[in-house]
Amino acid sequence: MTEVSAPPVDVAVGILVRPNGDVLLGQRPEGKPYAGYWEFPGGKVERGESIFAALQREFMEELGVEIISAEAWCGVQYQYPHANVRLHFYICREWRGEPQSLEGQAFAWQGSVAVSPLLEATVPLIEWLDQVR
Ligand SMILES: Nc1nc2c([nH]c(=O)n2[C@H]2C[C@H](O)[C@@H](COP(=O)(O)OP(=O)(O)OP(=O)(O)O)O2)c(=O)[nH]1
Repeated sequence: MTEVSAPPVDVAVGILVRPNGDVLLGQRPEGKPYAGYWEFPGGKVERGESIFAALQREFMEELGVEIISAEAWCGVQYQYPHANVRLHFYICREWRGEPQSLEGQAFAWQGSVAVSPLLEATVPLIEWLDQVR
C-alpha cells in the first residue's frame, strides 16, 4: 500500500551568530511537541508570508529581537511522527535588542553546543556550523 504523507510545512529558523562565534539556542516550552528539546529559534511560515518575514515575526514574538539582515544558509526536510517539516535555516549576524524569554522558554548562547537533547533534524547542523563561525 502507498503511504500518503502530508505536504511539508515550511519553518523559518534563525541562527544568531555573535562576533565570537557563539550561537543562540532555545528550549521548546511545555505544550509544544518535543517540549524540553533544544532548537534554533523560529517557527512556521504563515500563508502568504515570506520566509524572511516569518523569521522576523518569530524572533520578535519569542525573543523580542529585531532581525536586521539574515542570509539563507541551508534547507532540511524531515518527517517527524507529528509533522513533515521543511526547515529553512538562516544565518543572522545583525539584529537589534537582547534576547528575552517572552514565551517562558530557556535559551542559551553556546560556543561548542552542549545543550541536549536537540531536535533530531537540527543535529547535523551543529557540525556544519563550523563552516560559518
Ligand atoms: N524553530 C525550530 N524548529 C525546528 C528546528 N528543528 C526542527 O526539526 N524543527 C521543527 C519542530 C517543529 O515541528 C517545527 C517548528 O514548528 P513550531 O511548532 O515550533 O512552530 P510555531 O512556533 O509556529 O508553533 P505554533 O505556533 O504552532 O505553536 O520545526 C529548529 O532548529 N528550530
